[in-house]
Amino acid sequence: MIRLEHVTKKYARASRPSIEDINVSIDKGEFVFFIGPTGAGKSTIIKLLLREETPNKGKIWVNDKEVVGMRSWRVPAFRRSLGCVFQDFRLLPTRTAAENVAFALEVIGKSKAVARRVVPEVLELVGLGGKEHRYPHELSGGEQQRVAIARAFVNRPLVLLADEPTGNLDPDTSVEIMRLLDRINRTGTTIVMVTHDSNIVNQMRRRVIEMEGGHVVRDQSRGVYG
Ligand SMILES: Nc1ncnc2c1ncn2[C@@H]1O[C@H](COP(=O)(O)OP(=O)(O)OP(=O)(O)O)[C@@H](O)[C@H]1O
Repeated sequence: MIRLEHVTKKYARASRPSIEDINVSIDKGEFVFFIGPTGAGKSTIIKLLLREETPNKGKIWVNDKEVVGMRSWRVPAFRRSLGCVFQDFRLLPTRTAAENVAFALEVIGKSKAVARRVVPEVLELVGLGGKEHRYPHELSGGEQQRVAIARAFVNRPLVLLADEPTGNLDPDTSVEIMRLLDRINRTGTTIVMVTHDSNIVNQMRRRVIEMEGGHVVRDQSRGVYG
């Protein structure tokens, strides 16, 4: 499902590679945490998987597509086929919860009729039934992240990438968000999540890939934060 083969990335203005000779393979339906100290290269991996950055060396497959050599005109459609969730939610501030989710359907050409049917379903699924017409500033951080997850999941992506999705949330809200991601994972969606949250990693007991200085230093199934 996801594969990095001998991947090295050195940013143009950096003195050394942010990640070096990374080899990782993730199967369909896995839930994988990337952990490690700040600057270890975790977010760089997410950016490479999204093809926001390209590596200097190596090959990367996501959804069985090789993304390094992908033609640039194919990249927007490729990105839309993935679900993405970030620490800062990234909702459209002038659109309601329902409109934010509907937007993800609009950009892949789904009709308004489909949106009318699917958007309430997915907002209900994330526990936001009744708050469809609130704007992001009228929702708590946890609720905003639920909208972001609904938006990421509405197209039923095979892969969901999450870069510190609980980074701005309190511990209880973080647990709720993790329950939601766990449910999504159980539908068969592969989830790759970057986190600094040791409690979450220890509670979930899923695969843990630990990075340090651009290298994988541990890859453990049913791992703990360490
Ligand atoms: N655009 C860039 N240009 C130059 N260097 C960069 C760039 N983006 C990241 N880096 C460097 O690459 C290294 C890895 O960064 P990355 O953001 O992947 O780390 P991280 O493990 O996600 O850290 P954090 O936990 O703080 O988010 C760092 O040394 C960082 O300074």
